[in-house]
Amino acid sequence: MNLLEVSGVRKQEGDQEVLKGVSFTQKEFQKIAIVGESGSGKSTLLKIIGGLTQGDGGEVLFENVRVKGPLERLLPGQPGIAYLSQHYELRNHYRMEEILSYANTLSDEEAETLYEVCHISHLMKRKNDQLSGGEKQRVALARLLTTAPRLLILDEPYSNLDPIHKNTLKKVIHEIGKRLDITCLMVSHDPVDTLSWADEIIIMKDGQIIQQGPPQQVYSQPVNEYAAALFGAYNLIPPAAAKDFKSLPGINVNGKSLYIRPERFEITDKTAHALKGKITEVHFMGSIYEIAVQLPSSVVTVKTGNSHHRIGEEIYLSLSPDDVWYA
Ligand SMILES: Nc1ncnc2c1ncn2[C@@H]1O[C@H](COP(=O)(O)OP(=O)(O)OP(=O)(O)O)[C@@H](O)[C@H]1O
Repeated sequence: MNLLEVSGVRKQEGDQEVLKGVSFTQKEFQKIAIVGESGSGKSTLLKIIGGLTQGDGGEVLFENVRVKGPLERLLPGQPGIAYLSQHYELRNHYRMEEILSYANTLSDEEAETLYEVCHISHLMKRKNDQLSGGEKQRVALARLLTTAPRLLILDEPYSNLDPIHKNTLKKVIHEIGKRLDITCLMVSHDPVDTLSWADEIIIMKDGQIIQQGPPQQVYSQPVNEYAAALFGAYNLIPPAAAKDFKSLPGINVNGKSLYIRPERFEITDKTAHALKGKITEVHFMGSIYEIAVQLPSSVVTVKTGNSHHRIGEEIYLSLSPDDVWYA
């Protein structure tokens, strides 16, 4: 069953068309992430879905009922949809247990589970000014969830969090879907964060969806360079240099550029089908090393876990045809 049906949603801000007819559907419990460069319209889309911004065209159906915009309701917001904004606020001078009891519709047992999932059980007696930013955000999230929504919209939940709070929140968001039967729709401007979480990723550019698919697909078969760049480093081999790759079985060198993720290269023994190159740079990146390899007409970046490579060393690279995309 589709929980959400977004059809042809448009939005105009002044003379800018912020959303140019966006359509997608979300099934119950399907985890969807929306990614794209700043200003591509992600937040505006989420707000229209949540009934917090009035669209100028198209329609959003939530559980088969049309979502009304703020001009059509006394209190903005669609019942059953919770929206965690980047700019959440908690009331000052109240203990967290008071803030959380305010809109609570859950049983004591359900509330306990929710606080445990959100990692806030130990914060109940504290006041706003006794919490870190990450803790405040988890309380704000739990407060939204006490209203027992069926759809949770998360707008850039990881921005402004240090790595430790970010990891805690990632676990929380993972658990929300698993233990609380809530469907999640997330926007993130660090798309890499969404790869391990989402069932489906929607890529937006200039108010339009340019690609939609499972994480593996959007990562390894991006529709263009913009989509490729969102998910991290890639090698772009221009047509003139693509002849370096002719010896590799299954690689088509037909006047197009080749794109290859750095971790897709395999460092191998010398064979007839391997590319010979020379290492010109070695960089330690923490969990991996990034090395630059000079081929006859191009330089490629290769990621490897091997710490023994040295500048000047000759190496051989192999590649599967599935690891190359063309544009
Ligand atoms: N209330 C508004 N008035 C005028 N322009 C707006 C308004 N809200 C959004 N915009 C414009 O609409 C475009 C899309 O904004 P939106 O916040 O939806 O993008 P985004 O993809 O979420 O960006 P970011 O990742 O930076 O949050 C931007 O160019 C923005 O300046």
